[in-house]
Amino acid sequence: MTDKCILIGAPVQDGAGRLGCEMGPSAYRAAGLREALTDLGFVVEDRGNVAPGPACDIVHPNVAVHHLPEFHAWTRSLAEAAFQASGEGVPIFLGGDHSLSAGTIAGLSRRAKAESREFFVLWLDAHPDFHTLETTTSGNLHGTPMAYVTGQHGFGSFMPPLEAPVKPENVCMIGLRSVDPAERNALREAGVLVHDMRAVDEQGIAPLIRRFLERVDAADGVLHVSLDVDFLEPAIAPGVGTTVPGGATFREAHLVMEMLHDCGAVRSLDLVELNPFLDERGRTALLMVDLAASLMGRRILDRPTRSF
Ligand SMILES: NC(=[NH2+])NCCC[C@H](N)C(=O)O
Ligand SMILES: [Mn+2]
Ligand SMILES: [Mn+2]
Repeated sequence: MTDKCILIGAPVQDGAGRLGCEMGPSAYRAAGLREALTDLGFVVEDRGNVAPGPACDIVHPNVAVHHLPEFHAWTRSLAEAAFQASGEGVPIFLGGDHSLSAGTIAGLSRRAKAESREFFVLWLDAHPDFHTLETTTSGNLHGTPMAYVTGQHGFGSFMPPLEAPVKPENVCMIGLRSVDPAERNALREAGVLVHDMRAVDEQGIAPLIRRFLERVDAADGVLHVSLDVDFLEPAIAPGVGTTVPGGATFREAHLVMEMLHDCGAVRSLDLVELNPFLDERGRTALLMVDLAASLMGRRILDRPTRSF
């Protein structure tokens, strides 16, 4: 990893079913993200918040779909911001609902391709967000970014073209416990590596992560981590609009972050779905900052590096 972290606010909320994620970037700043990274020895540059690109008129025949022009506009500007920043340091995207990952991952994957590196995504979420514009029934576009970035059917004429679609087999999802029927089929057909909470319960989270990191390592790949607040157990992370009981515990979440740091392959991070309006005195924002710090190298005792 480089010694520079680049904070990029992505105050996107149109992809969610309720308002509030727009306040996410401010909450991370108030919770001390910059200070936590500075304490770890990083040079931190806060680039402020990204603005959406110019709006265009697009209408999809699925009448449930809402805010598609905004999704398009955010995806364009975030892809550009991600491509630029990933050439200069480790970008950390402060969300914003999960639709922002359509842009960040598109740009990061383009960067990896430009550097001839194999690109991997670790998706930590209660949901796979693998709907297409046709299959979503809620119409909330934060349920679609993973289908878009892996080049699933039907986005072509409605969304910016992808320069470097992500290989579905290079995506690992952990923490799933709310998967819609259409997503279940699509995930299987696409060949995404998925681990639901039952797998975590039966096998433990460390072996699941370790197996994936070994693949990333064998390919000398670069890894992007997309962390949705609802990956976590709602009792410890109430500040999110789509809580699902039975999420990752405090210890499991920190262990994943520590293992990610030790693997040395993480180049970028999305912190998504924080809704400060639903939070309790900032505790979810503070937990997300602590998890980001663990991923960036905060640890309890000294350990040898690259020991996943
Ligand atoms: N990023 C999220 N919180 N996604 C939740 C998606 C929930 C549901 N699958 C939907 O499409 O509406
Ligand atoms: Mn999500
Ligand atoms: Mn989710």
